[in-house]
Amino acid sequence: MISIEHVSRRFGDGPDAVVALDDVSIQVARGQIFGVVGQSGAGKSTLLRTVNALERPDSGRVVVDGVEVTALTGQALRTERHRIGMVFQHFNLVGNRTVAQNVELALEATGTAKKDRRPKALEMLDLVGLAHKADDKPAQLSGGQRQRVGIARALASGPDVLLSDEATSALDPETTRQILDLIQRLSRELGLTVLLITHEMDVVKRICDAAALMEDGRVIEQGTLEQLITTPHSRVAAELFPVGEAHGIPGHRIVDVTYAGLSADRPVIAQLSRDFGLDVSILGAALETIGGVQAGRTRLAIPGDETTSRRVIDRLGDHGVTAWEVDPATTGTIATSASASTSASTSTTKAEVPA
Ligand SMILES: Nc1ncnc2c1ncn2[C@@H]1O[C@H](COP(=O)(O)OP(=O)(O)OP(=O)(O)O)[C@@H](O)[C@H]1O
Repeated sequence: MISIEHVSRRFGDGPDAVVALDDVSIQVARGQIFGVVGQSGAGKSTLLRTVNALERPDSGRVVVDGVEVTALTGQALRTERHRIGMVFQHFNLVGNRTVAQNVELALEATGTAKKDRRPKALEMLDLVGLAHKADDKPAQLSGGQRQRVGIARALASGPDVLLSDEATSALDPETTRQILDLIQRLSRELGLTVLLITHEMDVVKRICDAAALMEDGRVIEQGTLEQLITTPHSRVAAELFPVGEAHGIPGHRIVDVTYAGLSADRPVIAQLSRDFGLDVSILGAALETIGGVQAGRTRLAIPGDETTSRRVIDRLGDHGVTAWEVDPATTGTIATSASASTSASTSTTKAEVPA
């Protein structure tokens, strides 16, 4: 597992100093795929680079599978880095070497005997479906194929952890999906712990088990996707499930409802209308299968006053569904973008967060 503990990193001094990381703590469980999202400059790359000690924090520590990476230097650090593979946005392949030779370079760095390098490289290329391209040069490959080579190279030293720095940002949507599916398959098959940074929520939606949102060097929110989805005003959840703006409707209260897992299958809104004799309107809805679990958000207009909406929220809570009131007068909208600068709206009445 990866344990990032109270890590801070500042660049420069005085008034021009940039606090890239401000007391960041993140735990990534073994075998988990954890996504870090945030605007450009939020600190994502700096954070990723502290995990393989390409960047040294000013304070705090990083522990990978029981080894304090931040305390290592010299040969001990080089050896530890073999347990931490890294995949890059622009692949970083050596152009005048063949595909197999690119993977062999990583094996050379780990001290693998020369005679064993090519068979091992072919094995790695087979893992990513590219053994037939072993003797091509990178320039002869598509972007997706190059990234597969990048992944084969990252896995050549048999790491327990894979760091992914915007691995799919340079790829088209279909190739992105294929590469994400490959990373997920390898994570499951090899028991790899994956820490990835991305600015695309689709990446989080497709493969992440858990995620953190960073802003100005700080972690604003984090948790498993199911926890985030059922957290009132989670900006990650709002981005995953955009349900539009919270326009005020005279005589109505606006209530957001989230579902995850079993609760998604229950007809709770129809039940609500029957129980209270209310004409509940659906203003927006978004439903997805995330990590194999059905999850979604619905924005409702409930006729009545605050007492009615509270009773509705309490009843939803009885059904194991998390709901809260949105106050359109205060903010007008829920922040629907991870890059939005205002936080999600106000007046909350939390019903229940399912276990
Ligand atoms: N070596 C450096 N020297 C000075 N400032 C730096 C350095 N590395 C990063 N920074 C600054 O630290 C902040 C965080 O940068 P970082 O690259 O970690 O953000 P990011 O979230 O990865 O952004 P992007 O998505 O654009 O890569 C930025 O303000 C950046 O300018």
